[in-house]
Amino acid sequence: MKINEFLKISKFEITFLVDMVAVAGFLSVKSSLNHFILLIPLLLAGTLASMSASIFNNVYDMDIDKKMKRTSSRESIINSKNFKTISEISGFMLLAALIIGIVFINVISTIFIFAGFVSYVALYTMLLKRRTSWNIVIGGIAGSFPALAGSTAIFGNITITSIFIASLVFMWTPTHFWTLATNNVDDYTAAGIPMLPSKIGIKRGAFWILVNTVVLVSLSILPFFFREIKVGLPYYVLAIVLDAYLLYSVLQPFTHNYAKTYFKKAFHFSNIYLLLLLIALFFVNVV
Ligand code: HEM
Ligand SMILES: CC(C)=CCC/C(C)=C/CC/C(C)=C/COP(=O)(O)OP(=O)(O)O
Repeated sequence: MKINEFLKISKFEITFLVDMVAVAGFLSVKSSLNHFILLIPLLLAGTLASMSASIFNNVYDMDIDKKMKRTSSRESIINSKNFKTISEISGFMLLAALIIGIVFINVISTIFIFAGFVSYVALYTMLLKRRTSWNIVIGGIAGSFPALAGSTAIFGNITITSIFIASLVFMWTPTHFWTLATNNVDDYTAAGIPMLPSKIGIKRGAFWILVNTVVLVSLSILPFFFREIKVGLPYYVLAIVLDAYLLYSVLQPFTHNYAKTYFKKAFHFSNIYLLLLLIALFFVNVV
């Protein structure tokens, strides 16, 4: 297997943003520079666990991935000939992540890393994805655990800001995914996966994307009213700008006859939205 194929099946772009969630959680805790060394094992363990979870997700979903245009190319990388070996490698990656966590970070942070793995692989992929349109709403908690893993890495305690970051990612997930899924309704229908836009149609799906985004934006401005949520000046400025553009993005389909291109643009912006908000949160104790 080539390195680019390994990065593809381990969903490296997703892992990168998941790692940024963990870093934002880590920096939400007031600490000193000598604690920053803990970022190394945190990112190593989080990356290994996230990539392992993604590989297990791809192994488990081989049957449906071949039915969807967006994922059918994965069959050339993961298939009936090599999935056992790939699963073993993925299992060792998870084991390495947990050992690194226990030895170099602490038990509570490692538990949250493992919770992220279990919620993605067992809760979302195996239990919910094929059964209910709530799959990504409940399964979205997988993306929240990295914030808690990051915030407990130093002193083992969760901060109100890390709970805020975890909640932000949780509420961001439906907007992030339903915009993508709207672009692939035929795929999910062909694969028999009950993603919301495939079940209720693109127009009603667009409405629920808007509703979720209004809730996400309302959550994102809480720090303006509750100073206990420590965010820093960059966040205050960026949140207003990014929220405005995210709302604009999810409103576009309504005024452009629900053309799929506008859902695709909203999906791509949803990743930029979260990345920039997380980077702003890195400066929580600086500005
Ligand atoms: C249950 C929750 C989630 C679901 C169902 C979901 C679903 C997806 C899907 C289907 C893709 C397209 C992948 C591809 O076509 O290769 C994607 C891309 C992506 N997701 Fe999510 N996602 C979830 C949570 C997250 C989380 C928690 C993060 C990070 C914090 C994240 C970050 C990304 C990124 C960065 C991409 C890549 C976008 C690109 O390739 O341009 N996702 N997601
Ligand atoms: C700490 C830790 C390990 C956290 C895990 C967080 C994590 C990797 C969340 C991402 C969830 C995700 C991308 C689901 C998409 O799967 P899908 O099956 O819907 O996507 P696909 O159809 O492209 O395979």
